[in-house]
Amino acid sequence: MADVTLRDVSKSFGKTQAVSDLSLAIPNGAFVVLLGPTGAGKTTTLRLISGLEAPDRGEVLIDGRSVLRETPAQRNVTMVFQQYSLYPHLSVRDNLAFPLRSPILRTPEDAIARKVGAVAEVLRISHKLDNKATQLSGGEMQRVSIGRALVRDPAIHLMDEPLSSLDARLRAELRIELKRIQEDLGATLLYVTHDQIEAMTMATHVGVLDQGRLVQFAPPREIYEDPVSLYVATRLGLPRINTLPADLFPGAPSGARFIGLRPEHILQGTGQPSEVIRMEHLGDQTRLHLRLAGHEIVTLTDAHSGLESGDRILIAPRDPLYFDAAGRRVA
Ligand SMILES: Nc1ncnc2c1ncn2[C@@H]1O[C@H](COP(=O)(O)OP(=O)(O)OP(=O)(O)O)[C@@H](O)[C@H]1O
Repeated sequence: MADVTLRDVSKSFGKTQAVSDLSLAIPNGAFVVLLGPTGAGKTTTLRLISGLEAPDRGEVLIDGRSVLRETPAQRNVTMVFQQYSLYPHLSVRDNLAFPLRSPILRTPEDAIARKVGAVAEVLRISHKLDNKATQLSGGEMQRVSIGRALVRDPAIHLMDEPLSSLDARLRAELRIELKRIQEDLGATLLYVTHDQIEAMTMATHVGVLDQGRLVQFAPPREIYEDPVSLYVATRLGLPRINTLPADLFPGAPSGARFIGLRPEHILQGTGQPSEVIRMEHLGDQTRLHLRLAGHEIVTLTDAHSGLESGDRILIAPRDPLYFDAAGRRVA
């Protein structure tokens, strides 16, 4: 495992600037999650590190060594994609062993067997080792593709939404396993996801990309609690942060145009009168949709609160975030 650094990296495709002056330092053993809407440059960043793309400008370093002249194989990175790509005619065992049998690595067969056995156990696919890849469920196939990365000891694992094609239960299971494996192995990961929970629970650091630029890089709690902009604030949190005119509540600092209120940051029973629009019972949480001066606000409440649409309740901000007209954080 290694640390990986991007220094002022830019990459465009025709007129599209996919990555723009991007500097990013991924410490050894870190689990870095890249967040950003579609087209923000996440996949391009992974491809620049792997060597599948060459930057127009800038430097890519692995353990301090410039790798721009190295092939993807020489860089010793793994990539896992959203869509698994297994060799259908090979067994699970041979699919897992495949990367270790590369002529560059020249791993002895007994070491391969040990490694494959250990990874299969961790991913709970030991009982399927002799099955053909085509005899697996989608979730099992994705486990095998993650396993093909984990059998190796690369500089960095690059993963592009590896869990997004799985159903919710399996995704939740694999998320926990992947985090545990990363901690156990001390592996370095750069991971792209649109999933809030994955970002919050797995990342040691989150990098937020906006049109190819890195706009904040920090631990996930800091991104959530102390975002530098409205754009960053809306990347994490479900339900999303409520964005309202700053003067809707008293106490806005000068220069504030918007107040950002996380759903759990709304006090009930004091403040401004609002109207209940509807309740959503989700099982583990109950969402309360309110209207205040024509603005819809989502907050959380007790499942047994007895509130009904049409009721009126008072609300006030707690720990609000303030932003200027350009969306920059002012307080
Ligand atoms: N090979 C390519 N040729 C032309 N344009 C490209 C190419 N690869 C990426 N782009 C463009 O570069 C921009 C960034 O793309 P990228 O795939 O890195 O975004 P992303 O953040 O990974 O998006 P998504 O979440 O949809 O995967 C997009 O506008 C995309 O259309």
